[in-house]
Amino acid sequence: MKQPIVVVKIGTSSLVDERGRLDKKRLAHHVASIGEIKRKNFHVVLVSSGGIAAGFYELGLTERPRTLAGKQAAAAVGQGALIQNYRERFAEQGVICAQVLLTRSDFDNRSRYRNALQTLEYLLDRGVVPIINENDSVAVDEICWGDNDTLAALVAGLLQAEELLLVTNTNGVYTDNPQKNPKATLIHHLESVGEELLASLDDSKSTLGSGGMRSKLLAARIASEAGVRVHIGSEQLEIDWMIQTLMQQGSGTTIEAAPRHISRKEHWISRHSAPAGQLQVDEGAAQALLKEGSSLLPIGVVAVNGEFQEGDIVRVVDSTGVEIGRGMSRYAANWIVQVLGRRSEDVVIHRNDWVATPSVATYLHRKPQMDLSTSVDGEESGQ
Ligand SMILES: Nc1ncnc2c1ncn2[C@@H]1O[C@H](COP(=O)(O)OP(=O)(O)O)[C@@H](O)[C@H]1O
Ligand SMILES: N[C@@H](CCC(=O)OP(=O)(O)O)C(=O)O
Repeated sequence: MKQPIVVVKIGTSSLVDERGRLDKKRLAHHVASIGEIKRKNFHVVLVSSGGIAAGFYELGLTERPRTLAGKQAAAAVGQGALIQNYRERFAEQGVICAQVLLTRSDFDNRSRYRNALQTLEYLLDRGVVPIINENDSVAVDEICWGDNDTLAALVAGLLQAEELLLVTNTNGVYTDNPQKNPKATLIHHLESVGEELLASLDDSKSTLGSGGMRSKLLAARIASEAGVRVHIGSEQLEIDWMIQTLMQQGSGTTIEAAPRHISRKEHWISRHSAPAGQLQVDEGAAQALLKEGSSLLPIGVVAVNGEFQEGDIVRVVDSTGVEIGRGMSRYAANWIVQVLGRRSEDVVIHRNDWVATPSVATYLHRKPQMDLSTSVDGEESGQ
């Protein structure tokens, strides 16, 4: 039987001390828990934040940088230190770990995303724990996810993981930010992440975190819809929350997995790839795609936007401009422009390369979190 996969995402707030610097003791505790999970026969993929936190102090800064250049420089220094710590601690558990740095563009292109996936699967097959982080020292706004919650959810969906553990500094999702509202109560269980709950939460986060709880719930929705069960909670030095949760005894918030009904390819089409262009279709074509399971032919296409190429993912909108799905175009935009509205057997989007929208990734519309300001980061005094 295939070994179940657990994706563990550890946020900055669970890896740092009170000054925002990497806390090696906490990191060691997380690694010991992951070692225990592996001994229980799970494959583990770790998505770890903390690159910036591990680097800024060595750069001579007294606090976490706020500028893009400062963050990228801190990540360049810190990522190495972070992995060095992980390697030493994992070695004590008899586990090999591997660094995998990704940018969003690695997922936009089908062959690149397949390569990344194959590498991860190869590592897992050999018992290695891949440690993924966003490649912060090169990622800029349009190629960046901005937070590791989303990245972890996407990876969990692609690997068809069983469980996603989002480790943070709060023991779950509350009805309101518990740091601001003492009357907020813990939500133990959710069948799914509904719009109402998302709308009721604000974007507040811990001092060092990038996403906050709303981002975790958006990520949880991506994973849950892809058939992954999600748990959000807090791992303390005295509590093995990850182990307890996998043994169904953990506190925190659990979001159930939807039945796994979409393939990896559909998951990639609908969630991962930023569309390279848009096709507007008439009512007949919209009905054929949505109700009859047909492919899209040139006769149903009304307008083409963007300069996409063969194999790129495009949004498909109806005559009112509302998105009805996404698909992989078999032709480049400049060819479709010449044949649109004409009767032809050529298939523009094959039905096997098509995913209808109900909730096409909210995250794609979210703005990245990197601060583009040019102000100067705090320097260590006397330097
Ligand atoms: N409804 C809520 N329930 C729990 N935490 C919340 C809520 N709304 C906002 N938060 C904030 O989200 C923070 C955790 O997210 P974040 O700072 O991004 O952590 P991490 O670094 O672990 O990703 C909490 O410290 C809390 O301040
Ligand atoms: N990639 C960044 C962390 C980004 C991020 O998502 O942070 P967090 O919200 O603390 O999980 C880093 O390594 O510092």
